[in-house]
Amino acid sequence: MLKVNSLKRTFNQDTAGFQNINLSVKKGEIIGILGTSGCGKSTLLRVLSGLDHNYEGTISIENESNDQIGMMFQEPRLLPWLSVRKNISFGLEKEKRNSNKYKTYLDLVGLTDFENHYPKDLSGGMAQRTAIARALITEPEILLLDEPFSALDAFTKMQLQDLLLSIWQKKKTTMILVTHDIDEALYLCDRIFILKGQPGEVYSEITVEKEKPRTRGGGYLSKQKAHILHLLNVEKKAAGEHQ
Ligand SMILES: Nc1ncnc2c1ncn2[C@@H]1O[C@H](COP(=O)(O)OP(=O)(O)OP(=O)(O)O)[C@@H](O)[C@H]1O
Repeated sequence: MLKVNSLKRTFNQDTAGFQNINLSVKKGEIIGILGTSGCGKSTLLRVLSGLDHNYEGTISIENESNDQIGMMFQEPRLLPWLSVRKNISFGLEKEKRNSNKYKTYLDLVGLTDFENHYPKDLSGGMAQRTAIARALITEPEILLLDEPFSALDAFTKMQLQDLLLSIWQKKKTTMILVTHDIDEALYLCDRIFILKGQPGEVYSEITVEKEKPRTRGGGYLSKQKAHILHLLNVEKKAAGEHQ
């Protein structure tokens, strides 16, 4: 459903960004993009979302149209002067904003009792729930998520990962999730692409065979985590520091 060939986006005479990216994403898959800081993950999502057109290579999306893509960021980016209900409806085209469609999505993210609250009265988790509903109300084919839970505390983060999973189970939305968090990638994703370098390139692709929902910290995920840490050279660096 999404195919990316030889994708490249660099800045200032070939510094940073990413290059040589080839991806093929199937309908309903959750794909993880994992990598160290500065390897071009956010830049890749910006290009895939259509926010940045200055790239080389090709991107082809089935039913090609940018309203088929939803995007969610690390911070909820809500409009402070609009209620939860209006922030969610804001995802829709102007003429559709007065419909009752928001109710389905309010319910989906568990905020039915908060529709008239304003962003200043929401916890971080509730604000991100609102952002999830706003991103999904257009029923995008692909949801792009740029570290959506990284600013949340550990418990809220796990709750929202479970919420995302339950939404995926109901809607089977294709998702591409950029994250620093190996546990998050292993808990949610079907395949994980590890990016390395500056400009970033795909260093490795990991298929997570376990059916979802998965057991956090279970034997299979722990083994995969050790493997990913090894690929990212994290163990070596940590050991080196103690020498
Ligand atoms: N508009 C821009 N102009 C110049 N350089 C940029 C621009 N956007 C990003 N970069 C550079 O591209 C590199 C990749 O940035 P990007 O934010 O995509 O990385 P990232 O992997 O998402 O990092 P992090 O995990 O820290 O968010 C960085 O070195 C950054 O400075």
